[in-house]
Amino acid sequence: MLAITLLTMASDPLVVGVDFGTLSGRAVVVRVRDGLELGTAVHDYRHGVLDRALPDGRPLPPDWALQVPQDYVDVLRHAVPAALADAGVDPADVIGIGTDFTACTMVPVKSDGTPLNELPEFADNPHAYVKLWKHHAAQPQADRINHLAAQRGEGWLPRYGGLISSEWEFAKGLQLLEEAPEVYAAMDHWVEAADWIVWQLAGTYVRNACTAGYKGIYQDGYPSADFLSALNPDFADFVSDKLEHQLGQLGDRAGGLTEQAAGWTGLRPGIAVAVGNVDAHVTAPAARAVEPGQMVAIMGTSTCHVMNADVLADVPGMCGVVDGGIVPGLWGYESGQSGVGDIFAWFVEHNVPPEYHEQAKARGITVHELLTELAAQQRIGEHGLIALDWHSGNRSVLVDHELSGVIVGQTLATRAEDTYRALLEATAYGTRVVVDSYTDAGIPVTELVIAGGLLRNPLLMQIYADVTNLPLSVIGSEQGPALGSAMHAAVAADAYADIHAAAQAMGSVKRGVYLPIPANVEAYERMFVEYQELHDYFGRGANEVMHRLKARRRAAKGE
Ligand SMILES: Nc1ncnc2c1ncn2[C@@H]1O[C@H](COP(=O)(O)OP(=O)(O)O)[C@@H](O)[C@H]1O
Ligand SMILES: O=C(CO)[C@@H](O)[C@@H](O)COP(=O)(O)O
Repeated sequence: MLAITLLTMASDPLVVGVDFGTLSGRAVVVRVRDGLELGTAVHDYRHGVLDRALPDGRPLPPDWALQVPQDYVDVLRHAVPAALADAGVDPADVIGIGTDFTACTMVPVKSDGTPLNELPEFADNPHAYVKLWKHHAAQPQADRINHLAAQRGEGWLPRYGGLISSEWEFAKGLQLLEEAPEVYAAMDHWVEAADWIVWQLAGTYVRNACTAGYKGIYQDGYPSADFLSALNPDFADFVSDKLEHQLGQLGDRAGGLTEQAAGWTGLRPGIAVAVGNVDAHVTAPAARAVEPGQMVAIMGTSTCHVMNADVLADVPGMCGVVDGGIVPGLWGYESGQSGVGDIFAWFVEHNVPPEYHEQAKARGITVHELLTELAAQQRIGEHGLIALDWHSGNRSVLVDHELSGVIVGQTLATRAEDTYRALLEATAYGTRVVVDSYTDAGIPVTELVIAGGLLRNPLLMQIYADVTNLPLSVIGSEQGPALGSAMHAAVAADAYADIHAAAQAMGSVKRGVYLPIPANVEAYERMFVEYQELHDYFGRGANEVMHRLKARRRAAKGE
């Protein structure tokens, strides 16, 4: 601690980055000149993810996922001061704060930014709460948007891989209108949480170019009122009434820190607050992966794949392509898998017999680590299983959240470690489908750069290298998104001319940490053929059983 304090003494400028994840927010204090991370702190959201019931116990339907906006403010109040204390620095040396958020995570608000769930008349209405990125209950609306857009040949559709996700702003907005018109009518703005938090910090509402582009269908303009009215006449003014607002570019200064936010965080009022950003996209510069061909996979609860290119291409099933969506001057592409770590967590929590839990506890390791250790002893294909990684639906390339998980090949001899390994592999095949979709569209992926919590699993990493036949580089920081946000704060505070310069000085990556093993590549190539067959059979209409099962589940629950 003494050495660090001496190094940062006097006026060595610092920045703070805050990453708002699915379950918690993490703050990091970073030195501007070299990206050294001096202190960090995490604050768990008090209400976590509301996927079964509202705080008052009112049950929620399946596929819902809500959050409480005050939990985000609590991160500013607790994690930022704790990170400053952990760093042992003088808060007066902090020149800027930047944030990133999960997306598309939407807050319905009044004109002053008050979330509707905070109004007494709406506290018991689920539609007044934040709809988290993994709220998947707007698939019927997404289907209608896609059908109509394809029918009318809307020019923006190819920019979204041909399909708009139920996770994005329009599908969730239409669901809000159709299921809770009174909440929709009371809402003045439909705001990305990424921008809402900046609003709390700087007192100004600026819509960031990243979420506006990827999640808000903004491509030199929004979908027309004519299109919206054909979806539902009451939706015609959705853009002009609820969505459209001043845009800010990534790394721009949204405003100065307000007195109130200075009180929450312990930072100086007036310091630069960067325009909002997304967890995946800020991570690319943090990993110095901003060149065409370098695909960053941010692997945690879900996986986001982001990559820059100097050309515009139609990549089927991508989430979107946005000019300057990751860094200025390049086309930023995004794809994703809605469930990855979430699937492993589901398996560990609901499918692993008690003796594994007991053994892990006795050895002081997690069940994930125990299962990984056992699975690592197997040869490829030894478990006799193949799985589809769709337990949270499919974001890319099928863009269908009515799809569900499958495991083929189970017998009475199947053990927990077999299924765990099959699920790890399934997510790797899912990433391979994404990588192939880019290469087939003429923008080849030459390197996979991995960031996020799943880096902690070396077996998983080797499987990804073998399944994709790509060298895996690894981000240098354990908190890539928070570091990336801090870098955007440095740009917003004018410490660097642009994010490229900040990436050079503050980002870090270790190259070629996992290399494909030729024999494994060959073995996985054969397994991948099986995966693709199942993928297309269940995902492209040959067998609609998954859709029928979801419909039956809804009917049985009386929805
Ligand atoms: N050893 C492990 N191997 C594989 N997955 C793991 C392991 N330990 C935890 N996980 C998974 O990691 C996920 C959390 O990843 P993390 O990056 O910390 O979260 P987030 O995406 O919310 O930022 C959880 O879904 C959990 O199931
Ligand atoms: O979809 C995006 C970004 O576009 C993510 O925010 C979303 O998948 C959530 O990411 P995490 O799994 O919480 O890291």
